[in-house]
Amino acid sequence: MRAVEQAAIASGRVTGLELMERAGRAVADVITERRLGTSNDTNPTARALVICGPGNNGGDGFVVARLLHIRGWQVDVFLYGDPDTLPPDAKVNHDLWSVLGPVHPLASFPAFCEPLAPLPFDLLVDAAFGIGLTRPLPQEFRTVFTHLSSGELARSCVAIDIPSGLCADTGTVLRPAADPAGRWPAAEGLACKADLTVTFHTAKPGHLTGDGPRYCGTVIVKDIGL
Ligand SMILES: NC(=O)C1=CN([C@@H]2O[C@H](COP(=O)(O)OP(=O)(O)OC[C@H]3O[C@@H](n4cnc5c(N)ncnc54)[C@H](OP(=O)(O)O)[C@@H]3O)[C@@H](O)[C@H]2O)[C@@H](O)CC1
Ligand SMILES: [K+]
Repeated sequence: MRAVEQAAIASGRVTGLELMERAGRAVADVITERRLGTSNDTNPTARALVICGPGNNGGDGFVVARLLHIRGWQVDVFLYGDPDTLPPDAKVNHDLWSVLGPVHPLASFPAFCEPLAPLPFDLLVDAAFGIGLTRPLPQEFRTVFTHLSSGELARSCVAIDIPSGLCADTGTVLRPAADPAGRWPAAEGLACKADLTVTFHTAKPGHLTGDGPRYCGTVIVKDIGL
């Protein structure tokens, strides 16, 4: 995917920023077309929680947040990482979102959740990590993804590109390693359990193998003109 994206950008046919906009729009369109999270017509102000990470997957998340807001959703955005070190295209979309609403640090999520009623969100958008995940999810994600798994957080969940926590190459939920001397076992892995995953250009091995099928839900492949 990186080679295909780089070739498209290097050819001058499209910019990385345009690809990010197409990716985010593809996800927002699936949400709208499938009426994700909005189970009936009496819920005109659906509420979405968008969890963004420190790379371009997070950038896609800021695009989705902006488009859902424009389409009438109430949107809360949390970021894992420092806004000032986002890659350039993700930073542009962070800044565009910031005109519309706040970006909360993910570390403040448990406190933010505390006064909320059960099932506070209609939809969770997982934009934490995509194909760039290189190690197990940080502990900051534990509250959000365990509340999601227990059904207390959101009616529905859509993952952008791949559920965060899954290795896109193998479909394995990345787990902290066991102690080589056998003093402690590998900790349980943490990943986002999605109802639907929107990926781009082609399915990745991780959607189809290992833990992938249990975490991805329905996989939708969207053409972004690569
Ligand atoms: N390129 C394009 O044109 C397009 C790309 N698109 C989108 O971009 C996604 C790929 O983006 P990406 O390459 O930036 O990777 P992404 O998954 O966002 O994360 C990388 C960041 O996470 C960090 N990190 C990793 N693991 C970590 C951990 N456990 N805990 C903490 N940090 C961790 C890692 O840091 P590092 O490993 O360097 O320390 C780095 O900062 C792709 O899936 C698709 O959604 C679309 O917009 C279409 C156009
Ligand atoms: K994701």
